[in-house]
Amino acid sequence: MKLAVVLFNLGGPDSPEAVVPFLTNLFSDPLVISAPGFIRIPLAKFIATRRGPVAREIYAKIGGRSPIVPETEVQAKALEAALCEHDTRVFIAMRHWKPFSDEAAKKVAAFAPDHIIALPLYPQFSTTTSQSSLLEWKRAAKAAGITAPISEVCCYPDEPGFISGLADRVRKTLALAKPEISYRLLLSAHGLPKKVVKSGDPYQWQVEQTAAALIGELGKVDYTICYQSRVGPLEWIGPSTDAEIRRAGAEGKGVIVVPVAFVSEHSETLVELDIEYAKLAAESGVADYLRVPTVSADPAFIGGLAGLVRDALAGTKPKKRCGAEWCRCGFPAA
Ligand SMILES: C=CC1=C(C)c2cc3[nH]c(cc4nc(cc5[nH]c(cc1n2)c(C)c5CCC(=O)O)C(CCC(=O)O)=C4C)c(C)c3C=C
Ligand SMILES: [Fe+2]
Ligand SMILES: [Fe+2]
Repeated sequence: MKLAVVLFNLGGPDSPEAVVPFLTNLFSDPLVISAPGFIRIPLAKFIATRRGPVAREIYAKIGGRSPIVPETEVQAKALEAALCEHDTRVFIAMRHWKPFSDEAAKKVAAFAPDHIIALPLYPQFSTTTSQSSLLEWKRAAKAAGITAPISEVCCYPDEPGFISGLADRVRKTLALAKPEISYRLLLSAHGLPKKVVKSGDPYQWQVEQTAAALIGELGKVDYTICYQSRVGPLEWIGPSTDAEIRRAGAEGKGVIVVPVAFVSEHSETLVELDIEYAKLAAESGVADYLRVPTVSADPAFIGGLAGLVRDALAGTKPKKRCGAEWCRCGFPAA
């Protein structure tokens, strides 16, 4: 059987010149800014132009571009190898920069698969990320004349391979901890405006599912869940990662930051966590600051993704609850 798997992520600029157009795409998404098009599009251009210099500075610290596509390519190759029982090809579709869904859909159409699995690289479902990617993919697949059945993976906040890969990386980082310091794990996820969560988005609830599963595997540790990467004037869910770093510093603790919603390295890990928050930790009196790497192409994580593809192909319904009214994963509401 010819099997196509399409991996989705947000994307990132591939050059300094791409920063503003990338941001314009992001803020033009009606699932990110829910205003009518005649307001949203000019607003998106305005916000993107205003944020451009700050964002360009962020990407300048990692060579002027996001590594998200090369990172995803490594994951795609590993997943292709893990699904060797079929003639499998893994494709990549980024939501806000290249390669877009239209390009991926053309490649998938040329491969002419018997079945397609749409697999977001977001363990936790959000309308702003997974939902947006899946809708865009369906539009692009239709435009490319794809008629093969498409099965969607919604989310996998406590998928055992994901949790085991993450726990393994946490344990390796804990091995670097200094015995004289008392550490707190900061389970840090990308934040979301409060109003998105209030309207029923299950993302925060699913981040908590990930945290519970991870802590269940690690055993008794001092930890807190927190949220990073806030942009814009709206109120976002908290506590914020920077506030938790300051609190740990005031309490004389060391900090181990664990990215629980990113599965590859990009600006939010390499710049925000490794540069900006490491500096904040030093200024806040944090006794030691360590950061756990993302699961990337960890074999347990890739094995977990392969399992999700097999379940989707077999039509197996996931066991956990999603809670999102608009999600079609088949999970009953929480
Ligand atoms: C992990 C899940 C993510 C959620 C939920 C999310 C929501 C969300 N993001 C913004 C604004 C920005 N996000 C940016 C980058 C970015 N965000 C995620 C993930 C989630 N976003 C990823 C994987 C990335 C890619 C980073 C990279 O490739 O380098 C950016 C650009 C960077 C910056 O300017 O800081 C913005 C802006 C909003 C508004 C939002 C929910 C409403
Ligand atoms: Fe984001
Ligand atoms: Fe769901």
